[in-house]
Amino acid sequence: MSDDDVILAVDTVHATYSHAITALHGVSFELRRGQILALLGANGAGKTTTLKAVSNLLPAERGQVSAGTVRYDGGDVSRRKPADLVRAGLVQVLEGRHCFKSLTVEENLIAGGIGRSGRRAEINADLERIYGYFPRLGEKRRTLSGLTSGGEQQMTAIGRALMSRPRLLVLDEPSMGLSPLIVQDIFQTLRKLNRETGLSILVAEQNSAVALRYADHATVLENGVSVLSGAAAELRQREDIRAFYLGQSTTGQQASPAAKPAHLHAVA
Ligand SMILES: Nc1ncnc2c1ncn2[C@@H]1O[C@H](COP(=O)(O)OP(=O)(O)OP(=O)(O)O)[C@@H](O)[C@H]1O
Repeated sequence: MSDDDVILAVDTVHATYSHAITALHGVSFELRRGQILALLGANGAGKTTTLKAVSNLLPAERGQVSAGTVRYDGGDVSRRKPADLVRAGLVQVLEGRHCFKSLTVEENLIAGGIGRSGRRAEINADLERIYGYFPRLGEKRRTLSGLTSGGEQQMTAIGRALMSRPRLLVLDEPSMGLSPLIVQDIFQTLRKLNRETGLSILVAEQNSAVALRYADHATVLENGVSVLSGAAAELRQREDIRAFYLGQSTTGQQASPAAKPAHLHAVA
């Protein structure tokens, strides 16, 4: 794969909080332009920390990348402020669908466009484009976000990120606390955006079943280390891998297998 094909390269990243707690000790993966990569793993495996390393948001939480590199579009992200990364097209939707609850859905979306240059007509065109992808937001555009459902708030948070016209969209557990139908709706829309606009997407998910259905590739984290990377379609079919790393059997039940399966691709 040539470097030009890779929009994001995470290489042997180690990260700590308060110089004391090691959250990551060897996370590596590459995301190719125009693809969706799912970052999978159990609670506390290091997914959120990895995403914050990608967007250079760790220093804001007394965290730091202590070794390894993250390169976005070939450049080291640790040298750029998070706001510069947003302007360069790397936009993150944080865990927990942060919306301004006392603003309307549309005002929340417009807030996402602040800071970028753009005339009102251009902003209106972007709003319409987002309502095209998320019709429910169009219907609720005048409703206060605090009065919309969890799914609509997640859509608003994604829509707000889209107002910055990202080239790489980073999402932290978009499925959290939402019903299966809404989760499917959101992932279908992400897939559509990816296919129609070439948007690259990095999505951290505990819900590996849905993430593997919509992603091109997946990387599995275990205790702060990337232990496995492979094509999502391949991972989906490997019941041993799903059971061992993701706690799932093909029936979706929790499973506790005895033996560690052979790796698809060893990483790091
Ligand atoms: N701000 C912080 N300060 C100190 N330790 C932290 C902080 N944030 C996370 N950690 C620790 O880093 C490790 C990785 O956590 P992280 O949130 O990245 O995992 P995760 O896979 O995203 O889990 P979850 O699905 O629960 O969000 C955990 O041991 C966690 O306790």
